[in-house]
Amino acid sequence: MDSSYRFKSSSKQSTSSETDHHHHHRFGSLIPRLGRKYRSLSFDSGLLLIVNQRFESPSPTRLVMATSALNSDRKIVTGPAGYVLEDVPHFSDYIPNPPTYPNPLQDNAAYSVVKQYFVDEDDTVPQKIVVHPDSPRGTHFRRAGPRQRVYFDSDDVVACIVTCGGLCPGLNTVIREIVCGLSYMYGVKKILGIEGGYRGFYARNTIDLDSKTVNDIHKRGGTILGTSRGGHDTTKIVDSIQDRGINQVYIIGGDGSQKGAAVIFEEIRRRGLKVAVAGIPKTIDNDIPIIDRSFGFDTAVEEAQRAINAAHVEATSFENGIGLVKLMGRYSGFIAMYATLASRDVDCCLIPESPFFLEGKGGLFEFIGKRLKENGHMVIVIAEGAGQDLLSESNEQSTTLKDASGNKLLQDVGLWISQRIKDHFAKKMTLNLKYIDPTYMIRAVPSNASDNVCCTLLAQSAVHGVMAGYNGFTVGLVNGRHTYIPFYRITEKQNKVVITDRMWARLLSSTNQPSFMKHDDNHEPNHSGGEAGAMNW
Ligand SMILES: Nc1ncnc2c1ncn2[C@@H]1O[C@H](COP(=O)(O)OP(=O)(O)O)[C@@H](O)[C@H]1O
Ligand SMILES: O=P(O)(O)OC[C@H]1O[C@](O)(COP(=O)(O)O)[C@@H](O)[C@@H]1O
Ligand SMILES: [Mg+2]
Repeated sequence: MDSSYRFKSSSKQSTSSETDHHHHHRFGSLIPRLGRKYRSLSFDSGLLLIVNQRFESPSPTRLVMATSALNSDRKIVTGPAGYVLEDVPHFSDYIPNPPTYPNPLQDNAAYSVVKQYFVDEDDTVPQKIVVHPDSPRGTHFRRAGPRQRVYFDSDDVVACIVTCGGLCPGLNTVIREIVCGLSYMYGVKKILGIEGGYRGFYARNTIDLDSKTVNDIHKRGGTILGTSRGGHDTTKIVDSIQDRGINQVYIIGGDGSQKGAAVIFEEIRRRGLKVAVAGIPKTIDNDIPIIDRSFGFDTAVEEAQRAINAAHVEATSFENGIGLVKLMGRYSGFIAMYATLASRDVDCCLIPESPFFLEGKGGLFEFIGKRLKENGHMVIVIAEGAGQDLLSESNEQSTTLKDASGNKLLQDVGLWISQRIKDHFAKKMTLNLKYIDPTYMIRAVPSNASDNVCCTLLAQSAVHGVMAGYNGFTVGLVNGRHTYIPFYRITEKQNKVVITDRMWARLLSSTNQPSFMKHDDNHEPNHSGGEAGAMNW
C-alpha cells in the first residue's frame, strides 16, 4: 500500500465534527467521490474495477462502466484493517457528468447555526460496535445526512410517495415529514401521493401533497395514501414513473416493499433514467435486519400493554383464570418479547423462534398446571407465528394459502391453543380462559412521541440522500446513527429474535418459563437467526 496513504483512526472517523471539511469536493465522478482513503472498489458481479490504487481528488479519471455490468452488483469499498464500506448506488455511477447545485440548505437560517452541518462524504457508520482490540474494522454503511452539493434543481423535482404492505403506526408521520422536508428544506413544489400501494402507480390517479394538506396527518393512524398487498408490476410502475415525469420515488414499506423497490430501481437504472428510488423501512414486526429498530414498533409494544393488562385483570378475577393474548409477529417474536418484558404480568411468552411442545415433562401443559397451582392465575402471550408446526400437524386444513404479496397465511394459533388448553384441563379442573386478539388494534393507532421523532429523522435522511444523488437505498438507524443501506442487505434475510442471546435469556428469567428444550434438542436456534441486531442486545 502507498506509504503516504492517510487513514483516519476509527475513533476520529466516527466523530464527524472533527473531520476536515476543507478538503476539496469530489462530486464529478464515482472515483473522486470515493475519495483518497479507499484502496479498492469491487463489484460482486465479478467485475473488479479498481484495486490497490491511490486516488487523488479531484481526479480527471473517469470510471467507465457498462450499465448492464452494474445491474446485480454490490458496491463494496475496502480499506485497511479489514474496513469494508457497503456503499449505495449513485447517479454518477450510470449517468455521465450529472449537473450539481449548491445545497439550498446552506442559506437556511435554521441550519446555519450548526457547525459543519453538511455530512462529510467519507463519514461511515460501523455495523458492529462491540469490538476487540484485534477485531477487523468490519462492515460500514454510508452516513446519512445533507451534502454540500445536490443533484437536483429543486424546481425540476417531481417527487412521489407510496405506502405498501400492512399498516404500521407512523406511516402518516413519515409521509408528512417527506413532504415537509422536501418543501421546507429544499423548496420542492411538486409532490405526488400514489394511492393504494404499488398498483396505484398504474391503476389510480395521483394526489397532490403539500405541507398544508399533510399538516395534521401524523395524529391519525393508518396511511392517508392507502396501502395494498400484491400488484407489483415493475414495467407498468416504471412506465408510469416515466409518463408522469417523476424523478424521486419514496417507498415506505416492509421487506416485501423493499424487494419491490429494488427491482424498480434496477429497471430505472437499466433504462438509464435520472430517477431516485429511496426506501423507508416499515415493519411492525421489527423483522428488517441491520437497523436498530423500525418506526412504529415502540407504539405497538406500548399498545400491546393494554391487551396484556386486560388479560391480567380477567385472569386474576376468576378461579384458575388464564388470560391469553395473541400478538403480531409472523416470523419474528420481537413484539411479544418486548411486550412481555415491559409488562411483568406475563407468565409465558411463546414466539416463532423458540419451538415449544404441549404434552409431557417440560411441556406447556405441565407449566400451566404448575403456575395455576402456585398463583391461581396465569397470563400467556403468543406471537401469531409461534407453534405453526404443531398446528399444521394437528390440522388438515391447507397451510399453503398465501396473501396477494405471496406471504404465507397463518392459521390462528390463539384459537387453536385456547382449545387445546381447555381440552387438556377439562377433566382436571375448572379453567377460566379468556382469549384476547388485539392484532389490528396495535397497528392501527397513531405513532407515539418517540416513534414520531424516529419517523421524522428517517424521512429527512431519505430526502437528503435522494437530493445528494444517492439512489437505490434504504434509510436506517445503525447503532444510533442514520445510514444509507443497499437494498440487498435489507432484503436478503429477516431479523429474528436470537434465542441464544442475552435478551431472550432475560425474558426467560423474568417469566421463569421453561425453555421447552427437549433433551435431544441441540442448543442452537432452529432458524438462521442472523446477526444480533440492537433489539437482541
Ligand atoms: N419479491 C418481490 N418483488 C417485487 N415486489 C414484491 C416482492 N415481494 C413483495 N412485493 C410487493 O411489495 C408490496 C408489499 O409487500 P408485503 O409483503 O405485502 O408487505 P411488506 O412490504 O410490509 O412486507 C406488495 O405490493 C407486493 O406485491
Ligand atoms: O392481515 P394483514 O393486513 O395481511 O396483516 C397481518 C400481518 O401483517 C404483519 O403485521 C406484518 O406485515 P408487514 O410485512 O406488511 O409489515 C404481520 O405480523 C401480520 O400477520
Ligand atoms: Mg413483510
